[in-house]
Amino acid sequence: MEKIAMLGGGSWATALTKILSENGARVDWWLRSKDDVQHLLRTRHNPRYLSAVQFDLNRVYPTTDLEDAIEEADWLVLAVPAAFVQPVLDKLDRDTLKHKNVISAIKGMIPGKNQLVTDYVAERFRLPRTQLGVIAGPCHAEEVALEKQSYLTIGSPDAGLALAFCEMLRNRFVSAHPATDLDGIEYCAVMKNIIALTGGIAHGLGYGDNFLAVLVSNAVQEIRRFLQAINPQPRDLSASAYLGDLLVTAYSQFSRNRTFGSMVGRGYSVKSAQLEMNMVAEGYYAVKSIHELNKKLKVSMPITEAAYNILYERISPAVELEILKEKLR
Ligand SMILES: NC(=O)C1=CN([C@@H]2O[C@H](COP(=O)(O)OP(=O)(O)OC[C@H]3O[C@@H](n4cnc5c(N)ncnc54)[C@H](O)[C@@H]3O)[C@@H](O)[C@H]2O)C=CC1
Ligand SMILES: O=C(CO)COP(=O)(O)O
Repeated sequence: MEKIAMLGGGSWATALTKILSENGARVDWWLRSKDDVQHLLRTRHNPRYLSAVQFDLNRVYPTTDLEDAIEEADWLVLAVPAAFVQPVLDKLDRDTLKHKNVISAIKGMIPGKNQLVTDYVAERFRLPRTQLGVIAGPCHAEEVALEKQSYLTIGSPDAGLALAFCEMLRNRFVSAHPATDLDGIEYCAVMKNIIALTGGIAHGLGYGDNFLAVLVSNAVQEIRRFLQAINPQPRDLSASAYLGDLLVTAYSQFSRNRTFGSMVGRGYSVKSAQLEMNMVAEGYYAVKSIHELNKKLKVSMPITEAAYNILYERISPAVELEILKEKLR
């Protein structure tokens, strides 16, 4: 039996725990909240996210004890928002993860450090990149809960590791495929959130589908330029791990980043939009990280800069979108 430690109590951790445990793995599930763990043990449901999903407690072991959750696991799956990775993992001894594979399900960067999650894990725990992977692809937790057909890509420089994790995920409604472009996939997953957020702002301001289609087309070019500058290598951005993820986030009713952006476009402050959502829009933090990384790279990134000006320089969304409008083709 595969032994997995799942870190995070949010919707993605809940969806992944469902997939992995129903496929027969043992999942030691670390959640921050004692109340949520108690609720899970009593009712077999996560009270806060995807609460219709029922877990088999012979395979799923909820706990608030991080070291306990990790101790026996062969695989660690990180599914806390990027902002909490450091506070959570820095509690662990540097050797704790020595013989474990670490898979990041996170689509965000370590704030302040502006580092990919897998780069941070490799550095902090002195792990070779062949023990690391990412879960990517267009996949909303809500649709996993409804068992709708979904596709995931596991990116890792170790093809064997990627394939092994794909096999743990595949089921009646989940297809999973391996890929080797760990960095490209991880950066793209971060950047698509910025695009969805900006698309949401435009939507909140009253721009329509015609504009969104042009924004997304320009976004593909912006992402390509950035990836070429930060991690140049041949990659097919039309693959679902890149373009598919961008499309689902930009268009889906379930998108956190689009919803957050739409609130900002309608006049909510960042704080009030965050409070109302009860979910994390990674794009808000990603804008700052990518903006800071780009100070050195100097890639042309009009969409990211528009989002940065709105969210961090407090420039009016309407004014910034007027400027962006002139730059799109
Ligand atoms: N929800 C989805 O459909 C998908 C989410 N992801 C990624 O998964 C990651 C987790 O996002 P979601 O599960 O959507 O989160 P969420 O928005 O559903 O829930 C927020 C989570 O943040 C946790 N949290 C809040 N404060 C915390 C703290 N101080 N320390 C640790 N955790 C804290 C909450 O307990 C909760 O687990 C993100 O990087 C997201 O981009 C990736 C693919 C799909
Ligand atoms: O990355 C995701 C789905 O692939 C989730 O992010 P959003 O909720 O912003 O779409």
